[in-house]
Amino acid sequence: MCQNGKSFVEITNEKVFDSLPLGIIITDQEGTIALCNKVAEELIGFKKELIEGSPLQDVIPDVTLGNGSFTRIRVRENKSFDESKIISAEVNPISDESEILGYSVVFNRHFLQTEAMPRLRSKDLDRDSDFEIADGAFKNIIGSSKRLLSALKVAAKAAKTSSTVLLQGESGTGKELVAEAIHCASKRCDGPFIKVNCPGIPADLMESELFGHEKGAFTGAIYQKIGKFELANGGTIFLDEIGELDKNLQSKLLRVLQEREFERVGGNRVLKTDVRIIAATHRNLQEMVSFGDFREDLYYRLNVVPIVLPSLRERKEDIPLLVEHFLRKLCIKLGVKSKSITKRAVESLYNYDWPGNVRELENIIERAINLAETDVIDISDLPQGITNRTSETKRPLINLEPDGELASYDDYEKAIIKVALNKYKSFNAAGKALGITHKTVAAKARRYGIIE
Ligand SMILES: Nc1ncnc2c1ncn2[C@@H]1O[C@H](COP(=O)(O)OP(=O)(O)OP(=O)(O)O)[C@@H](O)[C@H]1O
Repeated sequence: MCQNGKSFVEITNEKVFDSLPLGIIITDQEGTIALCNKVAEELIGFKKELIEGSPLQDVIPDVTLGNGSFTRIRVRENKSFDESKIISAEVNPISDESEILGYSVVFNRHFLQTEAMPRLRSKDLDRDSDFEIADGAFKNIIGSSKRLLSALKVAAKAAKTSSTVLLQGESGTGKELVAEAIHCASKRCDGPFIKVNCPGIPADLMESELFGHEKGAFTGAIYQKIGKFELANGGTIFLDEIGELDKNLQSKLLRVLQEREFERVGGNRVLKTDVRIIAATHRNLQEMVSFGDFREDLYYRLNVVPIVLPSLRERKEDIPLLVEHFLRKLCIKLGVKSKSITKRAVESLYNYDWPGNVRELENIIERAINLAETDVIDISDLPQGITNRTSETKRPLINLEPDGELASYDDYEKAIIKVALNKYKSFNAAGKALGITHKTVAAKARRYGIIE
């Protein structure tokens, strides 16, 4: 017996779990979180009341439930990802003789890796008095082109408010990166940043994913589930590819935007949420509205601060900076000696069109680091599609032969708008020739960077 009359066993049950210097999460067989101790709470940044009952994958997205499997978790330090830390979590089954009863996830405070992000060069920046993009959260967004900087300026201003932001841009242009930066530069930085990948979740599960469900709400709802809007309370929710959200859910989302309240599926309690919403899309939502595929009222609610991220082909001058950045970052990540790149290899990267934008460039640099047999990356380490392009004679974009290679729809549209504007010199005349309004011509010309 201890002095206060409690047995040692009672103290163990109540306190030891929380006082261990390790982060521990215990799940059931399905991976639903049953217990979470204090260190785990601190490291992952969620209160245990919020995550107990949620699938482990909602909290640690890349986790695999396995025997001794390791997962890397990114832990945000201070107010930016400038010094984001990676820790490792080990997942092990908890079993009695014959069956798995659940899983333990154990992680410690020892950081495996610090990912220091190189600074945007301040000499490249054109600064406004209240605009300090080189500081804090935006530091890991690389580029000094006018187009990128003007988009980041709006993002930095938006970070000072709680307004809803709509990020538009092709896939791989950095929409998620900018969303994270806005969150990290905002007052909500200490709160959670929750991402929802709209097309990645089947339509019939989406409502419970967003708003949660009560136990027994539908067949298979054996636990209460906390939805992403509840998890994001006090922080930011990032709705990626919002254009893919089905019409029924568009109405429910509109209610959250207007009233900041919702109900769990199968529940009748109205829950309030305090979240900043950042939505992103590679689609033209305005056009979707005109076709009746996206609710107009929701579009206006989302489009409070619109930010268009330029494609990489519209800011090719950033390619050398990005190449340098990825070489440094990826050599560290892959644990190889630092490598450089020849001028002609950079030139061929410059001449390529980058349909996959920065993501494609990052992948190509990673591939080249893996393939290069020396410390210097050259043209031979780049994919043929990129190096061929350099010497290729200009071929017509529209090749409607059955075996002809097709370009993306956006490429065709851009080419058509460009030809029409060159020929007719006015939005009105170009619009008449193409059978669209002068406003559409102007919007598309701006979107494709044909005009400022
Ligand atoms: N300006 C940038 N500086 C450094 N890295 C960048 C930049 N833009 C994008 N990246 C990197 O490119 C990859 C793709 O970026 P991200 O996922 O943010 O793009 P996205 O527009 O959200 O793409 P998708 O629409 O396909 O989800 C990420 O690894 C990101 O870190």
